[in-house]
Amino acid sequence: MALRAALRTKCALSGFLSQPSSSSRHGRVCASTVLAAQQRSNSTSSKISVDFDQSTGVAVMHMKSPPVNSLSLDFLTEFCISLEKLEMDKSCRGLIITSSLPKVFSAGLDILEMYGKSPESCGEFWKAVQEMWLKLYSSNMVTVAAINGSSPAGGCLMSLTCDYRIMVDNPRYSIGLNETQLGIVAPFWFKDTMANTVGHRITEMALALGMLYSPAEALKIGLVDQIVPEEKLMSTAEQAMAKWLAIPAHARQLTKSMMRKPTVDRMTSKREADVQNFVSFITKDAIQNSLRVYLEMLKKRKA
Ligand SMILES: CCCCCCCC/C=C\C/C=C/C(=O)SCCNC(=O)CCNC(=O)[C@H](O)C(C)(C)COP(=O)(O)OP(=O)(O)OC[C@H]1O[C@@H](n2cnc3c(N)ncnc32)[C@H](O)[C@@H]1OP(=O)(O)O
Repeated sequence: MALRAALRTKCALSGFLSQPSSSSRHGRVCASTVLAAQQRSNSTSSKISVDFDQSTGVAVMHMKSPPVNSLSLDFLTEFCISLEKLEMDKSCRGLIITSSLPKVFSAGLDILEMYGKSPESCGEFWKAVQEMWLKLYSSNMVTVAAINGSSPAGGCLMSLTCDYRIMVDNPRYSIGLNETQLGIVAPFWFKDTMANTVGHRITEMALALGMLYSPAEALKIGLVDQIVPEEKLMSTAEQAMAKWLAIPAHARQLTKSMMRKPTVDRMTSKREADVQNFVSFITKDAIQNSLRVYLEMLKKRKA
């Protein structure tokens, strides 16, 4: 509810996909300049910026929340607002999600939202995570993840909700659902999303061992669809997008729904119980202790 209220308030306050301002009142301008301006629009919030090209119907969402694009409540709220607005704009048919930060696509859920927080805060946070997943996994747009850095846990989940994943081929980057390494358990809908992509057995091993894969390994098991050099990432994403957009929209959307609806329905039917499970699990002393140890390990690794 809090997320919905925040969405309503923010939507009312901010003008998204702001209308391109015509510079014609300032004198004569080149027609192509005006056309280009009319075809592109930009929206920026503190953690997300969106470039929308009306001539292609494709928006690029840049995650820009240093240091690691962790999915905090604020981040998720902004993300969902951006997504909802694009979804409502009938001229927007495709979305590419990428990171503006070097080396990191997204570090996954913000651990600080789960550590030392009240049950109420944890519950609100979890609802926002559910909302992000639901919106992305059931989006009518073609969604492409352009993964230009590491993408553990919730970052991997975000990528998995997209229709197509392209990752930069840099062995320093990794991707996977590594929750067990933090002493926590990937919820059933994280697991379902991965199993729908790479199959049951690979998911079983990957989740149990908290596996993080290099781009080449991720390609091998089908966790990503393509790996490319960094400089080719966006052009490859645009090419993939064009291929998906060439399919008649209704046929593609119905197919996506047919493939994903059982997973979406399973989650939505258990949504409340899932929040309760998360809150009671994450606030346990033993789990809090595991998160503390993991946070300390992250800090030590840095030192
Ligand atoms: C019985 C069933 C019940 C079901 C209950 C369900 C429970 C399930 C609950 C939750 C699911 C959880 C999903 C998640 O997504 S958990 C998050 C997992 N993420 C990670 O493990 C990634 C950790 N981070 C890294 O590995 C690295 O930071 C990196 C590879 C992403 C980037 O490396 P680098 O560029 O070297 O940056 P630093 O490591 O130096 O980090 C900079 C800074 O950022 C902090 N930080 C990193 N990741 C996170 C994060 N996820 N949340 C919060 N903060 C993060 C890091 O600590 C540094 O902080 P600083 O020292 O203060 O600068």
